[in-house]
Amino acid sequence: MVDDGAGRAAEGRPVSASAVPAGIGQALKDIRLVIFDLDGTLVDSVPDIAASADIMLRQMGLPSCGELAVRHAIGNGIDRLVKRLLTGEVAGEPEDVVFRQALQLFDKAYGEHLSERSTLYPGAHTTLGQLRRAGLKLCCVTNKAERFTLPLLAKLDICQLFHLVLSGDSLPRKKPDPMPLLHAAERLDVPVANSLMVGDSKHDITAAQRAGMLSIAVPYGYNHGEDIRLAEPDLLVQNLSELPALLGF
Ligand SMILES: O=C(O)COP(=O)(O)O
Ligand SMILES: [Mg+2]
Repeated sequence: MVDDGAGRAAEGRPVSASAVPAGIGQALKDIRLVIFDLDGTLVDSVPDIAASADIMLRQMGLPSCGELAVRHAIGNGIDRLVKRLLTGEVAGEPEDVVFRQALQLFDKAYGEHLSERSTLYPGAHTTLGQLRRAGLKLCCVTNKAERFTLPLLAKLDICQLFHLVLSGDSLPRKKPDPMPLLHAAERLDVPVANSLMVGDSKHDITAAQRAGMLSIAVPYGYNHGEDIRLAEPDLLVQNLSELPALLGF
């Protein structure tokens, strides 16, 4: 995390892209690896996840949950999402046999409805292309399970833009643990100090802070209904298309 004493650290709050503190501005110009979160940052995946959740809940004889509940439940991977939907609690633990059945039903439904209504956010495709052409290393680090991540990236035609894709089950630990971010930097041979995490959730920002990486947040995604600024990202952008200029391109 860059701590220049002029912006986030001194004020105790993040700054908007229109007022980038000098220290952060310079650090951004030295970035060589950009790690993107997927759900809520690059792609609005809630419509398909919510539809699949409703199919699962109906088959389990439970009431449907609706898109808002799903928006708030996303962020810690598929297993936790299903557990939250079954129990209505953030850290709820349903009976194992019930969970296993629900997970199987959700998997089938989401596998069949993975990319019917999921769309890239404005600026996502263009920005990835611009950064790639500028010579930056690009990585996607998501808590989504790999069996869904790879087909979704392919369907959205952005898979080929990443040098590396790490899903929630690719490594022993996922965000907010820094492990996937540190793994990406090491695999792509870029120092942590030259790496940046871009995400919509406190788990992305916390993972970056624990890894010692700079973080940029977007406010439009899924963060359990909380204001992402509370996670203290180094910077907030309204649209991914602001990134190339911030990175000096
Ligand atoms: O699957 C989730 O819970 C969240 O996925 P994300 O890490 O791409 O936001
Ligand atoms: Mg996300």
